[in-house]
Amino acid sequence: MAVAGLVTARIRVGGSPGTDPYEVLMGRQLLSEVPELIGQEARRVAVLHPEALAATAEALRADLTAQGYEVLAIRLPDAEDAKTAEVAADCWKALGRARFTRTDVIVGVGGGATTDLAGFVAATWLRGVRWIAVPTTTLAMVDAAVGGKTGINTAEGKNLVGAFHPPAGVLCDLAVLESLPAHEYAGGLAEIIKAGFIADPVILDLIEADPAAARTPAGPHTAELIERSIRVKAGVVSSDLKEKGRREILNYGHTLAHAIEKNEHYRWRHGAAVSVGMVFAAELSHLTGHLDATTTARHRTLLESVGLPLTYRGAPWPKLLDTMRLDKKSRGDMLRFVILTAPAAPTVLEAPAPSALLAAYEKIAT
Ligand SMILES: NC(=O)c1ccc[n+]([C@@H]2O[C@H](COP(=O)([O-])OP(=O)(O)OC[C@H]3O[C@@H](n4cnc5c(N)ncnc54)[C@H](O)[C@@H]3O)[C@@H](O)[C@H]2O)c1
Ligand SMILES: O=C(O)C(=O)C[C@@H](O)[C@H](O)[C@H](O)COP(=O)(O)O
Ligand SMILES: [Zn+2]
Repeated sequence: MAVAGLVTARIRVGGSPGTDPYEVLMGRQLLSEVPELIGQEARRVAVLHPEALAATAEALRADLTAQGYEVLAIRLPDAEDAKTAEVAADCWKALGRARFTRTDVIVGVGGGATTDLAGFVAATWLRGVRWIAVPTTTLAMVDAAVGGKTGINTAEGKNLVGAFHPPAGVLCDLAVLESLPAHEYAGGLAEIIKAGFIADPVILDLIEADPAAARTPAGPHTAELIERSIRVKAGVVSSDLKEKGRREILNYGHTLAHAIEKNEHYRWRHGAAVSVGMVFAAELSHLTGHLDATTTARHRTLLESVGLPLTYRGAPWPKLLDTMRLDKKSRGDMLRFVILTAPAAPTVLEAPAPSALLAAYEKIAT
């Protein structure tokens, strides 16, 4: 049996008609919670993980095997390389060969790329099986593993194929963050700062109080920053799982971010691209008369203080614009952007003038 865990917070997600509620658990040594989430009916468990989490996956495999489950460990390519149709097809083949049925369970152990892929495989195998997310990056804990957006990339763009398929539970073991490279930790701060700007400005105050401490998992506010961000995400997706409206606010900064990631062939990390994307979105908010100069400048100060980038000078503007047209918020030929009118007051800007978009781009490209 795995060592008993210490749960420090439980955040409920969902529960609106047609969706099963689940919990995000924060704490330490939380692998011991996996068997309860798997439930009594399962006979087989597939643990999907990248090489970096091989030891954690092996510990889970050994524990579940000792408890009588037939465990299939599937090693995934690292990071964004996991989010492809080919990798999903390899997983489907492995599940088929293992005779994986509708009562069996998938566990995704890794960063957001792993949980997006694991959730997608769970959503599509037999039209949907139970899955559990064990996020191991800050970014996956505060954002990717919560909310049921699962998916893969295609040659045409980021997350273009996917499904809304919420997990049965999310286990955020803060101890695993200690092995995370510093730049990956900072990437998660981009989504934390996003949660601060769109819904919970206390997050911004906490980071501003001590940006150096915010950059490490040992910082005094780490648990609070993570919990507040999860609560923002949980609140939004509980009211709008399928992104009919309010959920779009979670896409703040993402329209340009996804275009950067795609045009850089995913060599730019998601969090870094979201950082530049938020500066762009803030500038667009300001240039269109929605946001004051102080809050716009606050984006740069905050993001820079935790080591995140503010500029992008790679792909030319027409190429970025063309990629953005395939963003999921687009409607026909109309581009739509999440912008800010004040901290915690996001809105959607439809069909902005091309000159405003270009002017916002020039602010991040110079
Ligand atoms: N579904 C959603 O709602 C949602 C939300 C936000 C982001 N995302 C997606 O999440 C992905 C980004 O996630 P990410 O930033 O976690 O990146 P990632 O999954 O690529 O992981 C980053 C790197 O850290 C390594 N790693 C993970 N955990 C580690 C640990 N504890 N110790 C050492 N190394 C570790 C990984 O192997 C990888 O090399 C993107 O694909 C993005 O689109 C999805
Ligand atoms: O959960 C959401 O909704 C988000 O938009 C959260 C984002 O941080 C995340 O990167 C998401 O994967 C983007 O979704 P997409 O629909 O734009 O692909
Ligand atoms: Zn994101």
